[in-house]
Amino acid sequence: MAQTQIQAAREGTVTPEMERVAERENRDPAFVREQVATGQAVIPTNRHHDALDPMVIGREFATKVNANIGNSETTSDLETELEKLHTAVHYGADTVMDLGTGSDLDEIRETHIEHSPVPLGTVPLYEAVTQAGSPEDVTTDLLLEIIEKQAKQGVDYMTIHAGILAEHLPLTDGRKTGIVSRGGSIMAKWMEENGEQNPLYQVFPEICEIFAEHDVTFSLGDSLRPGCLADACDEAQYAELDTLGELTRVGWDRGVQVMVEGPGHVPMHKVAENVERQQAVCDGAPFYVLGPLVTDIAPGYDHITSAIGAAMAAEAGAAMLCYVTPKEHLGLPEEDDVRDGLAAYRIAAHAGDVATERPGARDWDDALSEARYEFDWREQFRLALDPDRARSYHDQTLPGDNYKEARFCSMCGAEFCSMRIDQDARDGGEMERIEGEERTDLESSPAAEVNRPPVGTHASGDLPPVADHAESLEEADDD
Ligand SMILES: C[C@H]1O[C@@H](n2cnc3c(N)ncnc32)[C@H](O)[C@@H]1O
Ligand SMILES: Cc1ncc(COP(=O)(O)O)c(N)n1
Ligand code: SF4
Ligand SMILES: [Zn+2]
Repeated sequence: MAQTQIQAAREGTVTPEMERVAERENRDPAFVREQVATGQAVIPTNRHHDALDPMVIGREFATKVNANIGNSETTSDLETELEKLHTAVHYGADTVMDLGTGSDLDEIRETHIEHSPVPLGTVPLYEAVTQAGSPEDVTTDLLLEIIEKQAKQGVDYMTIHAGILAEHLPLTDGRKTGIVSRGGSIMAKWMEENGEQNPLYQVFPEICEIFAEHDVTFSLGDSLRPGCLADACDEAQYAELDTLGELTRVGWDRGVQVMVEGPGHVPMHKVAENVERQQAVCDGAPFYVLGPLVTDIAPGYDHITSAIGAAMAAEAGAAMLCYVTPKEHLGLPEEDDVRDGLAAYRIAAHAGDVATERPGARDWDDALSEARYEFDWREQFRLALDPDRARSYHDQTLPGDNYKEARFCSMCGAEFCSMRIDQDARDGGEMERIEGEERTDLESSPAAEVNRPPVGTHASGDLPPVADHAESLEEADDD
């Protein structure tokens, strides 16, 4: 049987996938191999996902961003879902999860895998419930059957809610918002109704076998993540985390790659504690967090409340950030929400990489700042995270071509532009005498070399632009 990435890595083999991610991250392939071998990083790469451009998730690599898409019972359509996949890849999602629970799940999933250059994640439990009709009627056989079917379809990683145990349920009694994880609420209901232990926990070794065969990566679901600030870091959450640590080691023992999902809703002063605890309990397995939202008061703006927590989590060592869109808690996200969520999360991931002083991360900031100080508007737009937005906001007030040479914008106007005043003062010739030294020559600084079109580019390293991916998606769409 072919080896999983972690099995190959342990034997000392550098796989083509490891070579590729080393190139994308500008790292030594031997380092990638070592990180995968010890479970500190994962390369989600199902053997059947031919369109995949491999990527790596781990705290030693650039922080990654996941976008959730998928239909629901109330809103469902193949074309809409494909558009969301397209938008997600275009705006820089490093992985995409299809969390659909509506109709045509197989067709949508197969089409996504056929077209997607980024890893696709799913929660097979959702499909099991749509087939069984209700949580308590899901059987162990059905779960394994669906997990295997999705593995054969080419799903790269799956959320498995195996960490919530019967003995954890009483710990949620005093909570303000109970169990907010969809998968968690389903497993809890199943255990209450059937009076048995979590079936996913019981057949975890069988799931490992399927995963090892197709090289599916575990994303261990956090069924008891806090759904509000009041419930953050409670006994229930941390009891489940201990089980996730145990399952991490079972997965590793069976040759399967593992990452661990995290909260949720957590106030700022407890974000680092969450990351550090997961890293300790799960022996450094990559942490994949949903935000967290740092306050509960802003429905409609939860891409912001959560991007704040996500940036802090990234700084503290989280490996991948699962975006939250402005529609969180309110409705199913649409294409525009996917774009807004991704913008917020690419900012969070990049801010995290700057804060951890990842080599090269700040070059982008420096290049944009230099273009700004030089009043090179076109370059400033080109380097912007979202070039279309930067240009259109600027051109709202000063649309003409001549304003692309202007040494001011409409914020302060020509007379009060501080950067213009500052430069004119320096150019006045008195500065050198006052300071006794020459000012920095902008042209010669290394950041001026940065050449990275932001949107349509992965968040890390020297990558093929995602614009290429988006084009290949388009071509595939036209088939
Ligand atoms: C775990 C997280 O996944 C998100 N989520 C759940 N279902 C969908 C969907 N169909 N589309 C997009 N996001 C979804 C919610 O934001 C939830 O909080
Ligand atoms: C980061 C992340 N993404 C997706 C899920 C699955 O959702 P749910 O637990 O609500 O079923 C999760 N638990 N964590
Ligand atoms: S997002 Fe909406 S449907 Fe989902 S748990 Fe919250 S209220 Fe229920
Ligand atoms: Zn929430």
